[in-house]
Order: sequence, then structure tokens, then C-alpha cells
Amino acid sequence: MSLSRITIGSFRNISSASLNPSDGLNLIYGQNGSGKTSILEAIYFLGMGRSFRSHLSQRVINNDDDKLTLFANLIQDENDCKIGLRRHRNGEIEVKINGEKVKRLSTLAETLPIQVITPESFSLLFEGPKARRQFIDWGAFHSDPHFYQAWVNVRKVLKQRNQLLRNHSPYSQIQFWDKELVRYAEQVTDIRNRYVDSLNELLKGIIERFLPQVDIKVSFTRGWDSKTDFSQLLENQYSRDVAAGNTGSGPHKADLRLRVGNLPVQDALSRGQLKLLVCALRIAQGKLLKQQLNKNSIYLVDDLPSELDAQHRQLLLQQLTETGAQIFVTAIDPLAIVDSLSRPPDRMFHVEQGLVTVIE
Ligand SMILES: Nc1ncnc2c1ncn2[C@@H]1O[C@H](COP(=O)(O)OP(=O)(O)OP(=O)(O)O)[C@@H](O)[C@H]1O
Repeated sequence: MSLSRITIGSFRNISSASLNPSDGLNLIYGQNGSGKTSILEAIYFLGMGRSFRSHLSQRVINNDDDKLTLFANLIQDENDCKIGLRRHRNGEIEVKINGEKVKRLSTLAETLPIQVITPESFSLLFEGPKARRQFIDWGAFHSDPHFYQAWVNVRKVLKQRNQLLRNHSPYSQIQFWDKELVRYAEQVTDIRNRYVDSLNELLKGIIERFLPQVDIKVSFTRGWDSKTDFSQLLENQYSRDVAAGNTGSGPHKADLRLRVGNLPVQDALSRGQLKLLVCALRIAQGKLLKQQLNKNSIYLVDDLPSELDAQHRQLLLQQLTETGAQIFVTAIDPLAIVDSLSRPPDRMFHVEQGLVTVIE
């Protein structure tokens, strides 16, 4: 699966650009502030309906316009799929796949699986569990068609339950929602658990190449003590939950635990090593998707040289190209990438003040 054409209109400093990328490695280079990350961000926006840089989607719309427009031609199994997205400053969003209006943004994500690696990526290991839950759920969503609905149901039930807790409703009123929560939590947890197990098998080999001699253990925590009956736990914690006004335990607290011996990875590894670990996690996800659904992810790698030495840059690019996926890599100095490759990039683009040109 690859994008054969990308058209960007009024996105950040890019007024208008059209790229015909290669289905292999695409190198995008240019000075600071030229618009390299904006191109990756536009591709991500097309796949997710949001940015990976800002929670405020209107920020990505060019300051001189009131809407952004993105279009791409996706080639999958030799079939063409046309994806179009328009986002207005008032929040309105229109998405079309092959000319048909799409109601749910999850349809976009299903169509265009994207993996992002940025200089900020290693915050996945530092920030709270939310980012790691999103990481697990990306895979759970793609690997099991039942995940999305089960997860939507968990969120709906939790919202109801928390509202009742805040109203100091008696437990007899909450009990009905607890039964629902237990049912959906089990579905979500089973899928997440299975996904992390499959991921772990692939991850071991990749980590061994990136970080030999470091014994990293990756495990899934469900959000409550697995030896405790969840229904009983919810009942036991009712008073605590009423006092807090929210549900203290459950699948909304799930996490991915990464350790070296007894230490959390962030206390045991250097920044560069942490970055490599995040790259290994993202590559493993892409490889697993390929294995399970025969679908390639698209890799967006922003500012690849930062914090990686030449040897690890080379190793990362090798691992990425070996996946057979379409890759977009940005750098200020193209030589930092070209020198790390055994053959030239398949296509190169230069960006200057939002203007994109292909290097022939
Ligand atoms: N909504 C917007 N409208 C117009 N320009 C914007 C908007 N948002 C950001 N910009 C500008 O777009 C430019 C492109 O930024 P971008 O982060 O893509 O550059 P970059 O080439 O990745 O830079 P760096 O190498 O420093 O990471 C910046 O100069 C920024 O000020």
C-alpha cells in the first residue's frame, strides 16, 4: 500500500503543493521552518483527521485561508483509492473515499494506517499511560474488527457511570452500568492482551538488533489487578469512586509496561536508546499489521538524524526499508540520510518557504 499522489492545499505554510512520491523511501529536505514537517503532518491528517503536533486542528489551516484541502491517491493491491478531506476553520470536516462521503474518521484510519516517528516520539515512554494506551489501541483497532465498537461501548458506559458517581447515586443504580462495563472491559482487554502478546514476539528480534545486550521486557497491564474480579472491585471501590467523582480502575487505565530488569526503561536507557526503543515499537507494529492483514503502514519519520549516531541512523533506515513500506523521511541536510543508505533514496523533494520541488 502506498500513496502515489498527494495534493496539499492551505496547510500550515504550504499554500499549494502536489507530490508524486515513490512507493519506497522518500526524502524531504529543506531549511528550518521550510515546511518539511508540515508535509508529514498533512499526510497524517489525511489518515487520522487530526494533527500529530497540535490538538487544535484549526492551527494547521493556512493563516490566509478558512479551510484546508487534502487529497491522495492510494494504491492498494493494484487498486486505486481516492481519499479527500476538507477541514473548515469552524470545525466542519468533510471526508470522501472514492467520491463517497465518510461519516466516521475511524474509516480513514482503517484505510490509511500510519506510523509516526518524530523527535518527540520518545515521550511515549515518559508521559502518562494515555499515549501508551493509544499505541496499544492503534494495533488492537487494526488487528481486530470488534475492538472499535467494544472500546466505544466502554467509553459510553464509563461516561454514564461517572455521571451517576458525581450525582452521588446509590450503588443499586450504578450496578446496571457495572455489568455492562465488565462485559465490554473484558472484550477490550482480551483484544489488547492478544495484541501485545503478538507484538512482543516480533519486538524481541527488532530490539535485539537496535539494542543488543539490553534485556527489555514489555508487558500489558489491564487497568486493574488481574487477580481481582472486576465486578467485585467496582463494588468495593464504590465509596472511593463517589468521593473522586470518577471510576478509579478499569480498561481506561490500561498501560504498556517497559522495563530493563526492575527499572522502568526511562531510568535505565539514554535518550538515544529510548528513541531507538520507540522506533522498534513502531516498526514492530507495522510488521505485525503486514503479517496479520497483509497491509503495509506508511511511515512518517521527522528529523531522523536528531540524536541518533551514524551507525544507528543506518540501522534504523535499514529496518524501515526492509519492511517494504512507503517511507517519508525529513532532514535539514540530505547528506545525513543519503550517507546512511546503501543506495540513493527512491525520490527526493526539496522544500523552501512552503514550495515543494522534486529533485530529478
Ligand atoms: N497556520 C499556519 N499558516 C501559515 N504558516 C504556518 C502555520 N502554522 C505554522 N506555519 C509556519 O510554517 C512553517 C513550516 O513549519 P514546519 O514545522 O513544517 O517546518 P520544518 O521544515 O519542519 O522545520 P524544522 O526543520 O525547524 O522542524 C513555519 O515557519 C511556521 O511558522
